[in-house]
Amino acid sequence: MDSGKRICELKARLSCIRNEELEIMNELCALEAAENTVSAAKALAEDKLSLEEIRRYSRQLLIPEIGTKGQRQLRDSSVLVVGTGGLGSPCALYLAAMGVGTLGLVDHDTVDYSNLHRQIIHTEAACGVSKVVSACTGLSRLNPLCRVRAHDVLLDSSNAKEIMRGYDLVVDATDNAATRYLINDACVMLNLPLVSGSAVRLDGQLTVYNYNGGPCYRCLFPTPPPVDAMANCSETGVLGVVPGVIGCLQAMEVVKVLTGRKAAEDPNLLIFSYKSQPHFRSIKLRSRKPTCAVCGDIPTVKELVDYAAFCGSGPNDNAPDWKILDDPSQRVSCTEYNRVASDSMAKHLLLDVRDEVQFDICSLPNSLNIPIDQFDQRRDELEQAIRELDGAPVYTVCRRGNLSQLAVVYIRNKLGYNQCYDIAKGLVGWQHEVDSDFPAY
Ligand SMILES: Nc1ncnc2c1ncn2[C@@H]1O[C@H](COP(=O)(O)OP(=O)(O)OP(=O)(O)O)[C@@H](O)[C@H]1O
Ligand SMILES: [Zn+2]
Repeated sequence: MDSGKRICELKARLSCIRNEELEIMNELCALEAAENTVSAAKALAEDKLSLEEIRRYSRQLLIPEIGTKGQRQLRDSSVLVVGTGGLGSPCALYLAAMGVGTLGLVDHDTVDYSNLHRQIIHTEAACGVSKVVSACTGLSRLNPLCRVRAHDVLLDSSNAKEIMRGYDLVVDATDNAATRYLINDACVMLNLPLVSGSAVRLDGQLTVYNYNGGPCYRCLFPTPPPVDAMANCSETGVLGVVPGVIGCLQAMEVVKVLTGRKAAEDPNLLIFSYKSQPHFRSIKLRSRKPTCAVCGDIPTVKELVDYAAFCGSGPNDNAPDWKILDDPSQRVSCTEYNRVASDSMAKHLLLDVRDEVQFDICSLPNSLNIPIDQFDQRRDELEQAIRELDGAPVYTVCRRGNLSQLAVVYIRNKLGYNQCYDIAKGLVGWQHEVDSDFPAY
């Protein structure tokens, strides 16, 4: 048999085995969720390390800071990791590998192809599968001694305390303000230390909140950031290893708290940047703020609230659709623009207003790229392109149909050219409505 054919055969067999593994894990997670009490798992803890544990953790046992005492502390502990994405993947993997006895995982999402460059607990075979199911599969392969509890839900005010109660510590590995405040407040109410991380583009941060007299998240950030100031990976991008660095450090802080070493340290905020030299700097934090709304002397937030309302956006509102152009006649759908583009007689200008990095990834044929933030600087070029149209229309396009609306406002109001229309839903819409082979990013 030729080797090409054999490779295809082996790949097909492997894919069947992987699918079966995911199916088994799915059923197991669902059954275990029914008896999901952390205390039941904890009752299994024993005084001594087993032979298997000594063999597995021997290199760690040799470290005086851990030793058999620290290893038992890890084994007898339960940690909840909220979010099994860029931060949660390395964090959960290391916690399981190092011997944390019980790990709870919360996520409501499924694995996407664009997650794989950084969410290293998931594999290509798991695309489309629940993230917690996929993560449980990864963890149980790595260390079957670790008991994994799957919470395949969106963490919100109605379920957070119930899910978090009973764990010794919570890791925030999520990506949105509403969930950060929710987790923080629930940790304060349940008196749980919180190891919090964040990572976007080339930068990351790490803090341990609500621990040993230190501040909570609200002590530092009493009011949420403006909605458009919250960067997330799908909009701004992230270098794969950056959440890897922060997620690993989160796992390290968890070990310190669980083995009692963290108690000797002052609270601080660690800031990481790919570009700066050295890469890390640390800022000392104040202790708990007596006027804090949740952990202060006279708390005003005594129950979990509506965090989407508090922050102005919820966990699923990462890319809101802006409504800048009220007049529908100033917008065309992707299907309508496709008709224009397919008509060779229809003279027009297609103006792509995304930044150059995005334009480089993919673009529609015959488009002129002038990023919206260069409009003032390249105004002559823009006006020249419009003059050459002899009154024919300009269509503006961007990734989702948000910036392209601002471009229409600019061209109509500042350049006084009214034959200008925005392509609603942008290139994402183009991929859905017109060309499913157009690259999505
Ligand atoms: N309230 C929540 N409940 C459960 N899971 C949450 C909640 N908020 C965020 N998450 C999860 O936290 C994880 C954060 O991962 P990450 O920041 O790497 O982004 P992502 O959402 O997976 O990817 P991208 O931003 O590229 O679409 C996601 O898997 C997300 O589903
Ligand atoms: Zn506080």
